[in-house]
Amino acid sequence: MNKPAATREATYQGLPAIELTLPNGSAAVILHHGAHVVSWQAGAWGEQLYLSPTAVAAEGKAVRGGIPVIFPQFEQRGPDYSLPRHGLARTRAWTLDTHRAGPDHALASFTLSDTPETRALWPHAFQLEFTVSLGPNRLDLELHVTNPGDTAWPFSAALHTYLAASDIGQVRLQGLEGCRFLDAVTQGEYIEDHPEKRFAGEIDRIYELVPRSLLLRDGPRRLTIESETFEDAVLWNPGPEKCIALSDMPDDDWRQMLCVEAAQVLNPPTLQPGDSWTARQSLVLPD
Ligand SMILES: O=P(O)(O)OC[C@H]1O[C@@H](O)[C@H](O)[C@@H](O)[C@@H]1O
Repeated sequence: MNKPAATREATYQGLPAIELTLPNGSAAVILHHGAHVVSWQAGAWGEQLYLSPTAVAAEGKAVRGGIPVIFPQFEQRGPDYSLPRHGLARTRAWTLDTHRAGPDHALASFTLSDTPETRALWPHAFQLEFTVSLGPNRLDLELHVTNPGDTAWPFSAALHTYLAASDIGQVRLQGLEGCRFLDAVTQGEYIEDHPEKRFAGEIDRIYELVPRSLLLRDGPRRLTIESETFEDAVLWNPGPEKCIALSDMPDDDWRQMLCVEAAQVLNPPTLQPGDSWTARQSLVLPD
């Protein structure tokens, strides 16, 4: 008989983590550090996320791979330009709030609030809740942002999902045709004209107002990438030259990954005192 769905406290590189497991063999591992998903094994489909074998998980550092949570600045695009690149959530220890399993799902929820240290970087009161829910062939990620303070603040956010690729040359991505995008490599602005995108090297683009569902094909694998509230999608691969320059990624591993990030970057929302904002990304494989 298969083991029932379960949650189990574990460690990863000496840091606290939680493991979610399901009867069909699906599993996910989430670090308290960054509330960072470092692995998603989807039943018979196997590992779906890229995690660099040379990634370093430590307080104050960002893990290369998995699913970094980006808040309240994306890259160095503001709205507060003084913040560290990609903000302050991915490099901090979050609090494991809840974890539980049902017959065929398991979830864990983490929280992060402002501290004197975060207020020295960004002078605002905030509460983040990040919930990871594992289903037999899906992973649902929800980011809930609250402003508990008495002044409004603008923010950006993203789930910087590193998807594993059998080989980047085999990957196709459908759903972006007709969307405007900003290309950080050429600094240009364009409209996507490919119904099915292919990848050959470096890409760093923010697509605006994307459809709620994209489809990634990689050989027989069909991964649906759904999003809610997040208006943008970021595609990122460092390509061969920039990958060599990354100290926490093997030189050739750009071939093994593609970031398809659910993001709110081009139109940063402003959160009024007492208000909340909730956004989701779901990764879904066929049964
Ligand atoms: O090296 P980092 O800080 O994790 O960032 C990785 C990449 O993240 C992407 O989201 C950005 O669009 C890229 O410009 C950036 O290089």
